[in-house]
Amino acid sequence: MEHQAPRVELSGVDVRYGRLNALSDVSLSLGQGVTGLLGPNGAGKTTLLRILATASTPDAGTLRVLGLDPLTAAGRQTVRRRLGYLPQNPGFPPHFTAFEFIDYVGILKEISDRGARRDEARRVLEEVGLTADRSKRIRKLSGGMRQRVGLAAAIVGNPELLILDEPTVGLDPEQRLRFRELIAELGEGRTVLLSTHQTEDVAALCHKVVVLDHGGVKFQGSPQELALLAQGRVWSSGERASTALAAWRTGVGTFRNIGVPPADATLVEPTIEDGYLLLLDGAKASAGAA
Ligand SMILES: Nc1ncnc2c1ncn2[C@@H]1O[C@H](COP(=O)(O)OP(=O)(O)OP(=O)(O)O)[C@@H](O)[C@H]1O
Repeated sequence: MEHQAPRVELSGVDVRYGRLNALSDVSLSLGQGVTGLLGPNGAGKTTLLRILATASTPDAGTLRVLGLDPLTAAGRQTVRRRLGYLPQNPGFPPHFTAFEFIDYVGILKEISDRGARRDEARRVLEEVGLTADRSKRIRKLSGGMRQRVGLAAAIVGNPELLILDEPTVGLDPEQRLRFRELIAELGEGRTVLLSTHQTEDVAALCHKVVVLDHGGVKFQGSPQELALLAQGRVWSSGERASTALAAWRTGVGTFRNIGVPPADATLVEPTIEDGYLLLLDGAKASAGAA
C-alpha cells in the first residue's frame, strides 16, 4: 500500500474549561478515508472536532492540519478554505430555501463568481439528493433533510478535510443507510473525521476508529482491532451474568455478556460494540477497584 503522509496530526493537546480537562494530552494522526470518533457523552468529541475545524484553540499542544499550522493566523485562514465542518446543531436561517442557504455558504467560502457559485450549489445539493427539494424553505424540511442541507453546506468548495459531528443522529434507519453511503463516497480521496455514538456507523464506514473517554484517547486502530479487544471475553447465556462488566438481552431472548467468561461459557465472536463497551466498562471497573 502506498504510504500517505498524515493529513491531520495532534500532539499533546489539552483543553481546559475552568477546572475540567475536556481534553488531556490528546495525540492523534489521521490519513485519508473515514475515521470514526466514538465516546460516551461528555468524552470530548465535540471539543476535539471544534479544534480541528479551527472554531477554537487548545490550551496546550501542537496541531498540523493539511500540512499547515492552524494556530497561526495565516495557517488558520488556509485551513478554513480547505475544510468542511458539519457542527452538531447547525443553526439554519429558517426562511432561506435550501438553495439560498447553500448559495450563501458559497459566498462565505469566497466563491465570488455568481455563476460558479450557483453551479456549485446545484452540484452539492445533487450530491446529497436534495435537487427536488432545493426550493423548499429549510424550516419546512424534515430533520433528515435538514441534516442533508448541513452536509451539502460542509462540502461546498470540495474540501479535502471533512469534520462531521454526529451526522447520523435523529435519522431513521433508511436515511442512516443513505447517509452512510454518502459519507463513504465522500471519504474516497478525502480525510473525514466522523463523531458518532453508533458503532454500526463505524463498522459500515470507517477504516480507523478513535475512542475518547474523559478527554483522553483510549484507543486508536482499525475497527477489527477494536472488536478483537473483546476476543475470548464475550459469551452468550440464558441469563444475565452477575459477574459480567456489561450484559444485555438480545433480540432472540438470550443475554450477551462481556467480561471474564465463566468456565462453561459459550464464547461468541466479538463485535466493535463489544470491544468499545469492554474498553469503557473495563476502565470504569478498574477505576472502581482503585
Ligand atoms: N463551553 C464550555 N464550557 C464549559 N464546559 C464545557 C464547554 N463545552 C464543553 N464542556 C464540557 O467539556 C466536556 C466535553 O464536552 P464535549 O461536548 O466535547 O463532549 P462530547 O464527547 O462531544 O459529548 P456528546 O456525546 O454529549 O456530544 C463535557 O464535560 C462538557 O460539559
